[in-house]
Amino acid sequence: MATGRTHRPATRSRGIPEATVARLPLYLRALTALSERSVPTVSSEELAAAAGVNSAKLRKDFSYLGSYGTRGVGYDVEYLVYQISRELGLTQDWPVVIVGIGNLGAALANYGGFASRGFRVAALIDADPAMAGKPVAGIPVQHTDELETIIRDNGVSIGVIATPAGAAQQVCDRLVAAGVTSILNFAPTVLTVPDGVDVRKVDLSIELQILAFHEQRKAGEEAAAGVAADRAAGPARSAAVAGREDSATDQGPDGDVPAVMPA
Ligand SMILES: NC(=O)c1ccc[n+]([C@@H]2O[C@H](COP(=O)([O-])OP(=O)(O)OC[C@H]3O[C@@H](n4cnc5c(N)ncnc54)[C@H](O)[C@@H]3O)[C@@H](O)[C@H]2O)c1
Repeated sequence: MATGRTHRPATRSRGIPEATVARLPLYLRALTALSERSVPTVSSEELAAAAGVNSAKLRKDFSYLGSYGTRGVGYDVEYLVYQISRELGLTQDWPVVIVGIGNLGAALANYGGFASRGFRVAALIDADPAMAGKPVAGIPVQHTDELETIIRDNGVSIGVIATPAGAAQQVCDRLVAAGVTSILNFAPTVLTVPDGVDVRKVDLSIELQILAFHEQRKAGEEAAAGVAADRAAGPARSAAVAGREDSATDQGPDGDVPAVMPA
């Protein structure tokens, strides 16, 4: 689900393109599902379909890892899980802190998917003194006064920001000054960070807006296809359709009002 950009060149120093890095978690998710079903090998086509990626792209991506599979057999699932996990840095434990323990921060703290992927929630931090000491997902919330000490003592390099937008930059600055070099930002604001700090932004409303754009386009295409089919059906039908198109209500056959009318 994660969207956004890291402040990095398109190709990482080890020669793996950023677009390939962005697809590695998709392969890993599909491979983990196969591994859980004890599937020993998988073809590039099967894995590409499971990951929702084109198979030629998958083979190219895996060539960056030095993984070419065996003709007629495919890829060894367990080995590929290991290779991708190693490439993504998931063979080590990553302590993360979540700052801003409101609705979203608490939901993130309760999400079991972090720990199972090697991300341990080391601390939950909030500015509200009334929350200090209260357990969320079994972890007592700590006050922002302790932020620097928490980061240092736990060797935290990844911070998650779930504060209101107005507080996010200041929280980000404190995290970075304390040694955090990767930030996952849920607040709807653009963060400014120094070189060497990666920021990824998650914004579900942006995802919904992109879906709305596609929905609108699909509706337009369907309506246009309907008109083209009507025209192809002959002059009498076209006249009937023209009458309908000119109607004041612009209603569809079921009495609904299409969001996008054909041009
Ligand atoms: N990215 C997404 O898809 C998405 C979805 C939902 C919410 N959000 C955003 O996430 C943020 C949190 O939303 P919410 O519904 O949990 O809000 P919320 O009001 O329930 O929680 C915000 C928490 O942040 C704390 N806080 C405020 N200033 C702080 C600071 N300086 N340091 C530490 N903690 C501080 C507050 O005490 C509160 O507990 C908002 O910015 C919201 O817009 C993003």
